[in-house]
Amino acid sequence: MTNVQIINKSKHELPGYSTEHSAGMDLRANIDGAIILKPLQRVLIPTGLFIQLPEGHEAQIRPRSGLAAKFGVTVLNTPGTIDADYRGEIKVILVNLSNDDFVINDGERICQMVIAQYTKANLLEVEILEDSVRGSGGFGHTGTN
Ligand SMILES: O=c1ccn([C@H]2C[C@H](O)[C@@H](COP(=O)(O)OP(=O)(O)OP(=O)(O)O)O2)c(=O)[nH]1
Ligand SMILES: [Mg+2]
Repeated sequence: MTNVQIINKSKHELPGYSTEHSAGMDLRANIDGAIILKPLQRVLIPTGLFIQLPEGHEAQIRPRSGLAAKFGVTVLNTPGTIDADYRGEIKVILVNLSNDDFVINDGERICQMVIAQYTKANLLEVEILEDSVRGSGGFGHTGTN
């Protein structure tokens, strides 16, 4: 468990984990009424939430699989990154990849937020990299089955 300070300026309750081992907590849209998202349209949805993460942590904004599978609605920049030094409102970029309009209602759970640790890299510039079995093979080079 990691302590994360949060200011809730939304009309809704604090987000929480739905089950004991849920990795993410669902975030709700904090909007007036509803927004209609047309096919291929994207929208920046406010949450009314402001967090302060401990150093070495990020919050990832990820899609909800139910919205993706049933309605073709996903987080465009997934995983969105909330930096530890960000003090602004968490906003969510949703896109409608279906052929039908999608209605986002105030209070609807639109994405999930996963708190994660990261490490920072100290880049060491060199001339040669160590050999490996894979070498420069990638992008399907091991086959498809
Ligand atoms: O889905 C997102 C992604 C980002 N942010 C906020 C928090 C994050 O710390 C900040 C910057 O995000 P990012 O680095 O992804 O965006 P950028 O386009 O590189 O903007 P900047 O130049 O401000 O870093 O925007 C959100 O509220 N929602
Ligand atoms: Mg950035």
